[in-house]
Formats: sequence, structure tokens, C-alpha cells
Amino acid sequence: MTATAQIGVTGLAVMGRNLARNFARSGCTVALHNRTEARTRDLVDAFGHEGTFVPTRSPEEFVAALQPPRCLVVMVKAGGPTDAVIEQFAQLVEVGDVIVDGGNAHFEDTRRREAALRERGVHFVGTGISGGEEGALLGPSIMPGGSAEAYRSLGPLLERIAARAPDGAPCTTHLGTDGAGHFVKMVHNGIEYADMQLIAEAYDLLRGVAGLEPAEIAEVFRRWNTGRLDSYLIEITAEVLTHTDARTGRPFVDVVADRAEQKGTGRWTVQTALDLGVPVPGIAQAVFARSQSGHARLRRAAESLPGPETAEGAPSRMAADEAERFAAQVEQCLYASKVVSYAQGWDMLRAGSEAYDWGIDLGSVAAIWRAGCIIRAAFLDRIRGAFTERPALPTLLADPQFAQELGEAQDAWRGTVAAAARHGVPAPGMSGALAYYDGLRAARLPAALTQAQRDYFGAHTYRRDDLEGTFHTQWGGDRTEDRTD
Ligand SMILES: NC(=O)C1=CN([C@@H]2O[C@H](COP(=O)(O)OP(=O)(O)OC[C@H]3O[C@@H](n4cnc5c(N)ncnc54)[C@H](OP(=O)(O)O)[C@@H]3O)[C@@H](O)[C@H]2O)C=CC1
Ligand SMILES: O=C(CO)[C@H](O)[C@H](O)COP(=O)(O)O
Repeated sequence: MTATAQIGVTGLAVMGRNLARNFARSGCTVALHNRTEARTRDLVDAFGHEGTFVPTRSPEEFVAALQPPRCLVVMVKAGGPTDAVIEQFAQLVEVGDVIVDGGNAHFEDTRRREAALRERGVHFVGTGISGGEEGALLGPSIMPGGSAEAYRSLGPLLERIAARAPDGAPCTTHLGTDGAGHFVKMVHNGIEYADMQLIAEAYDLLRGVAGLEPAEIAEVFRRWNTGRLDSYLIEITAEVLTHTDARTGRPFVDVVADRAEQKGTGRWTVQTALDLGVPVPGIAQAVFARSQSGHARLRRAAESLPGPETAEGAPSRMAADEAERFAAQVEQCLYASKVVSYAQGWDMLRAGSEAYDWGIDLGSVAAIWRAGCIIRAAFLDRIRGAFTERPALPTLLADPQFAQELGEAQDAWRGTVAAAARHGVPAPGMSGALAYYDGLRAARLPAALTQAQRDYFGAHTYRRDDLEGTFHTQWGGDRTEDRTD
């Protein structure tokens, strides 16, 4: 077989097939391979006219079809299958070739795989790809890690197929060595979970407190989508809320089982945050809210527990002008809570970058999330601006523009969280975001009491604000204080 292909894709299910088509449409010659050959044939039969494909029937043929240095993208099921496929191709490629894993791998697996392949002289690039099936075809946000040398050959190809931000910049950049790309994708998904949870809470409040119908709530979301909340997730929420179930004629949202599932990337984000010691309660609340929704036994056991009197029976419908005022208040609350969640996501990016010495450019991450990915949103350009102007910004909340907006949202944010509590509408994301915000601004936290308790029962010692060193109080004795360091 003649080596004519600039890039190869192995694993031609929904993501791989569309990525391969995207490469071909951008003018690349694309080698194709899939374990089950029928998928390769189907792709060429259906889409062969879109560009130049080189279908292959075996891993050996696939590798032989690639121009050196070979770049091959693995798009197979995450976990064991990815390991098996990487090992298979590692045996066939040569020193200097690039193997790319575009699946949703855990960044620690990517670090392990990169180290093993580096020993053999092969570049391994773990890359996050976001945008789902449609994004893979029309332009995803691509988050590659790996060596700078690998990016030199792979980067130009990725830049051809990535989404374009409104300023025309491709939504991909080299993020750092080994697992940096998959770490960034993991945090992207964590933020995605938090954002989706907040949007779900806004919907629930408009329904449970204002008494609006799904189609009316869709109109509210459409309006929001023309302002600072302009984002893909708000846009699709409006679409979902206008959809009517063909079987029953009821709003679609009312026939879908209210048990949210998860493949695991949100959970990984929270587990990693715990290891890194970064507080990301917005993401954790979202993961736990999904988990709680699926606990049928707990929910059944609790369904007859008392709630606030205002919540008894069907929600009373607000008058039009009152509903409008309430919706405006929810918008402020949603926006403020969203800013807090994104701030936590960026804290996590910074902590990961420091812990693994990746040197992730925090402004660039916002730049490549402006288009193509699930959390694409107008306000990411402002996050890009904030971290580009001040790379050492300690938290997004300290950016003067965001801080001003959070100041302006105070009454509405607190009023909405209070309304949720009064009506018994669960809003862990919004109330958690407010608690996080208040926790950061507090001049003094009750952590002082926690420390005192720890010293009381376990002699764990404490520090004082007025003296250097560590101390222990003789709680069981005369309560004198000893210096312990
Ligand atoms: N779906 C999505 O929206 C997104 C998916 N991803 C990630 O992209 C990757 C691909 O996802 P998706 O397209 O949904 O496909 P799947 O995750 O469903 O994986 C199916 C593909 O994996 C191949 N495969 C499975 N096991 C093996 C094996 N042991 N050896 C060789 N090939 C194997 C299948 O081959 P065969 O046809 O022979 O069964 C098929 O090509 C995954 O890692 C996923 O996490 C990332 C972003 C979004
Ligand atoms: O990677 C993605 C987008 O960027 C997937 O859409 C995401 O993994 C979906 O996750 P979950 O099934 O856990 O909701």
C-alpha cells in the first residue's frame, strides 16, 4: 500500500466517523480503520464523495497507508479497549510517529500511556475532543496534550478541523505535556455538569415558583440567550422545552424519567479536586444531584415527608408582570452562580497545571472553549480577556468586571435562593454557589471553631492569628496552652 494519507482514524463509531469526515472535508487524505470492517465500508459508501479516504482492512495496512511521520487518531471505547488498540499500533509504528487518543481518557491513564510510548520513541498525544457527534463533523473544540514536538506535526492538522471562535481563531492549542489535554477536557466536563445543573434549577424555579409551563419557560430561555447567558446549553434547553412528545402530546420534559445518568467525567473532576485540595462545590453538587436523582429507594422513602406550606399542591401561577420580574431575578441568580462555577473550574485548571508542571495558559483554555464544545458561550471571551490581561488573577471572582456583576446580582441571587428554600424547590447549585461566594468573602470563618474542636478531641493542634507556631490546649486538664512546634 502506498503511504498517501496525512492522518488516519481508527475507531469509526459516531465520533471517529465524523472526525474522519471532517479531516477529509478539510482537504486531508484520511486513512480509515475499524475493528469491524463493515463500519469502514459503510463510511466510504455513504460519504466517500466528501474527500479522499483510504479504507484499510487491517492495522498493518492502516499504518502502511500513512505518510511518515505517521499521525493516527484512536477513537475507540475508553478504558481497556483504548489500551489494547494503542498497544497494537505501538508495535507497528516507528520512532517519531504520533499516536493520538481522542477518547475521554482519564488524564492519569494518559500520563501512563505517554510515558510508556516515550520510552519507545513514539509520541503519544492525549486529546480532549468536545462537541459531540455534530461537533466532530463541523468543528469541535480540541484539547491536545503531549510533547511540543508532536504538536508541531499534529497541530496544523487539528487546526484545520477545529471550530472557529468568533474572531476566526481555531479552537485548539497545545495545552501542555502528557495528560494536560485530558485534564483540561475533564475540567470542561465538570463545568458542563455544573452549568447543566444550574440551568435545570432555573427551569425548576420558573416552573415550581412562578408556575410557568415548559413552552413559556422556553421563551424565557430564548430571551436569555440573546444576553450575557448566550450559550449552546441555554439554546438547546429552549429547544428541549418546546418539544412535544409525539406519543402522549405532553411536553417532552414531562415524559423523560427524572433520573440523570453520568459516564463519569464529572465524578473524575471531583475526585481529582479532592486530591488536589481545590474546592469545586459547584461541580460536586451537580454530580451529587445526578446521583440523588437516581436513588429511587431513597426518593420513594422520602416522598411523603413534609415540606413548606407554600409548596402544597400545584404551584400557583404568578401574574404576567410578577412572573417577568421573577424571571429577571432568576437570570441574575443563574448568571452569578454560573460565574462562581466557572471560577471553580479555573481554580482547578490552575491547581492541576501547578501540580503536574504543565504551564497551562488559562486564557487560552477559555479561548478554545469559545466555540465547538458543549460549554461554548459568549462570556468565555470575557474569561479569556480576564486571564490574558492578568494571568496571575487569583480567582475569576476578583476580575473587576465579574466582581461588579456579582455585586449587582446580590439581591436577586439571595432572593432566588430564599424563594427556592421557601417553596421547597431543590437548588443545590445556586445555593451552594452563594455559600461558596460568602465563604470566600467572609472576614472570619467558623473554621476557627472546627480547629478548636479538632484540638479538643484529638490534640490535632491549631494556629493562632496573633502568634507564630502551633498550639494545643490541655482541654482535659487545667486548659493551659502549650506551644507544640
Ligand atoms: N459520543 C460522544 O459524544 C463523545 C465520545 N467521546 C469519546 O470518543 C471515543 C469514541 O466514542 P464513540 O464514537 O461514541 O464510540 P464508542 O465509545 O461507542 O466506541 C465504539 C468504537 O470502539 C471500537 N472498539 C470497542 N472495543 C474495541 C476493541 N477492544 N478493539 C478495537 N476497537 C474497539 C468499536 O469498534 P467495533 O465497531 O468493531 O465495535 C467502535 O469503533 C470514546 O472514548 C468516547 O469516550 C468524546 C467526546 C464525545
Ligand atoms: O464529553 C462530552 C462532551 O464534551 C460528553 O457529552 C460528556 O461526556 C457527557 O457526559 P455524561 O454522559 O457523563 O453526562
